[in-house]
Amino acid sequence: MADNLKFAVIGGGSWATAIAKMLCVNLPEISWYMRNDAAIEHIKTHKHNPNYLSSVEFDNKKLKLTNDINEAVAYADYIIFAIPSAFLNGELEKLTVSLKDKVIFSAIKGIVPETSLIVGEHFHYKYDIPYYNIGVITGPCHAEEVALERLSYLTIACGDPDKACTVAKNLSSNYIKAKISDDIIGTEYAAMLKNIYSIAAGIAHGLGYGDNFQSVIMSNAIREMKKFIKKVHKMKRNINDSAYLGDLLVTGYSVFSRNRMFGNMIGKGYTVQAAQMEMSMVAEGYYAVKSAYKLNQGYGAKTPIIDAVYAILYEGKEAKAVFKKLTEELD
Ligand SMILES: NC(=O)c1ccc[n+]([C@@H]2O[C@H](COP(=O)([O-])OP(=O)(O)OC[C@H]3O[C@@H](n4cnc5c(N)ncnc54)[C@H](O)[C@@H]3O)[C@@H](O)[C@H]2O)c1
Repeated sequence: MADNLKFAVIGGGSWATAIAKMLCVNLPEISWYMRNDAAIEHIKTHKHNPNYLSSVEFDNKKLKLTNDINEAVAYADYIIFAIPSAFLNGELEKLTVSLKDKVIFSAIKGIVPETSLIVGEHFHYKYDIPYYNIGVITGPCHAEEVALERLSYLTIACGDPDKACTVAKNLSSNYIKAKISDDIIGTEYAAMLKNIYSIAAGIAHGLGYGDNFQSVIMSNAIREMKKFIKKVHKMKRNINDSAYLGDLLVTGYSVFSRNRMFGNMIGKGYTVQAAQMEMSMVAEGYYAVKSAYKLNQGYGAKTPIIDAVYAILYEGKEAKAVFKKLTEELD
């Protein structure tokens, strides 16, 4: 494993801030790109991101902050993307520096709306990055708990195990345990699908279903996820591992999950537009369900929860009636 590898973090939100914090434990310097000039100036002066995880204090000597994505990409050997999937394509269109020979890790959970691809596939097909230079960082892990240094587990997947180990080593600390996986496709699909199941959990809550039914949704969701991922990429995997089941549970049960919050509003009768306006951003599962539903037309896996969420969000079906039918299909 080569020493002195350089890392860049792309994004100025909560997860990017958490990743920058984790890397700074192990590295003498990182490049950190964010769009917001005021946030950059604030971090330089006050050592804290003013907008996200503002309790985290940075050692400024370690940060090469920039509002130019090209500067960050040119600097780094390893680039970690941590912006919401809805904005990834727009950010990548600013690139004039080549991604060739760069190792790209996605910490993003979702579908790129413009291409309907998961992030690894987007880099592979649109930017011609070979899979041995693409990796995924997945949870179960909330940025807020990283800020508090509460023990958290990460799974780092890459086609090249040495690169997975490099990233795992540089993210690890006394509060972060990072294990590696070779299931680069499955872990990314799991991260995308769990957002849909989290919307389903939210809709159920908004409709007035309780914890008993929530546990039925979650146990059906993990079986549905297993069937779906098996169709997309068949390999030996334990769906009960933290990267799949753990990530599903932390999102499905968390009151902080944006996808669950979005579902909750839909269950309470908000329109999609009204829920989006109230949250002032789009929950990633909203895009994910459209792609997952369409993909599954070809795969034919039995996915009643995905079908129900799709029917409500994209076919204008009434949530109450769709969930009544769903309750007959779950066990
Ligand atoms: N927050 C977490 O705990 C967590 C954990 C694991 C994975 N993730 C994933 O990380 C990704 C980022 O999530 P987050 O929680 O950091 O989001 P966030 O809401 O905290 O941050 C939003 C980020 O998007 C940027 N942004 C907003 N509008 C933009 C635009 N038009 N163009 C470009 N950038 C724009 C903001 O500057 C900011 O950097 C998501 O895919 C999420 O699923 C988050």
